[in-house]
Amino acid sequence: MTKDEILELLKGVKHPEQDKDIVSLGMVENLTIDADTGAVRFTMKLTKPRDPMAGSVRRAAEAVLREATGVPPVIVVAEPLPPDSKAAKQQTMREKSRLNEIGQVIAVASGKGGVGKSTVTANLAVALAAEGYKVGVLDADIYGPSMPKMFGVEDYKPVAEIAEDGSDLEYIVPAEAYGVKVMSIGFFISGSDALVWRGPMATNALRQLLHQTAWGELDFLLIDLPPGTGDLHLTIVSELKLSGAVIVSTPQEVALLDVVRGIAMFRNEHVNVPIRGIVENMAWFTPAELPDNRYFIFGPADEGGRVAALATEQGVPLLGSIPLVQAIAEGGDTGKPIAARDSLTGEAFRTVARALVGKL
Ligand SMILES: Nc1ncnc2c1ncn2[C@@H]1O[C@H](COP(=O)(O)OP(=O)(O)OP(=O)(O)O)[C@@H](O)[C@H]1O
Repeated sequence: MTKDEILELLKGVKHPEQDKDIVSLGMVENLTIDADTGAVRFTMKLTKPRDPMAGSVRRAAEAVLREATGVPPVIVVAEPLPPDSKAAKQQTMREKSRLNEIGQVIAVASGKGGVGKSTVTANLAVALAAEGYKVGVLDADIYGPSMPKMFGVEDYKPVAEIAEDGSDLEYIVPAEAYGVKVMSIGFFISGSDALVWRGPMATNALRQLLHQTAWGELDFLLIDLPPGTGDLHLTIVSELKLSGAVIVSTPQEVALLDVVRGIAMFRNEHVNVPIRGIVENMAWFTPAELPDNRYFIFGPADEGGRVAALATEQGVPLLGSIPLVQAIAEGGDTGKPIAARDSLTGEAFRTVARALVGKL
């Protein structure tokens, strides 16, 4: 029998817990066939330490191979690398080096929830892609991952691929929509699970998504952070090696207070991430039937408005102002970001994108 035929056979052996076959799970390594006896030999690499299923999966593989070849196979069970081993560290270094293919890693943050941080992230990404840049989005909002919905890729099931660089490492293939590569913690967890995540668990998962996604070459990777400025954020932003941050705020006074906190977090000596600018969202309301009217419902517009004043006070550029319009909310709900459309509002996001590029 050939190696391919053996692999085909092994695809019939499932890991019951993960509901996938052992070949797709990458558990079959160093497969050889003894030229004299025809005995198959391979290493069964476990996907997690002390896997309770290991014994039954190995026996199932043995049975299949013995039946097909007539000789008992040799299956060596290998535990995954302990996290602090030298080999594991080398693997981490190789993973890190792949991030060199990413030009700018920009976190999009907000002090307060609900100000439109995710909406701005999605549209900014689409606008940057429309400007000809290679863009990825990492949805790190563990409290409410919304990128799958905003990009219309909720049904996407992430798959793994082997790196082409000969390292034999596996990477997760991101979803792709509107020219943007999208990876979300939402592809892996259901909404209610996210809430119980504690700091280290969330940070580990995010680190893995950042390093093990097959981003390829990117000019920009935007990270949609969870709202707030707590300990979790401090850990995330100091772990992720950001090249800059963008802060989103509405002109409401309660939101502005939190912006000051957000700016202080990025400027913290342990974090030290440059703030590339503030985006004012929901700057004014414009009804669809009166496109020339502006109603400043969240704050007055005198002297350029509160967000502009705060930006000047903090020494941070204002990248642009986005109005509150129904089409933006609809775009988010239907998975069709408005920045992909040739509209006035789409242009507002493209202006923000150009301003951001100008600051880098
Ligand atoms: N400029 C806008 N015009 C109209 N609707 C908007 C605008 N910005 C955001 N929204 C809507 O407001 C709601 C909240 O937006 P979004 O989810 O982007 O906020 P967020 O700051 O990311 O929230 P959180 O971080 O708390 O999850 C969404 O329903 C979105 O469609």
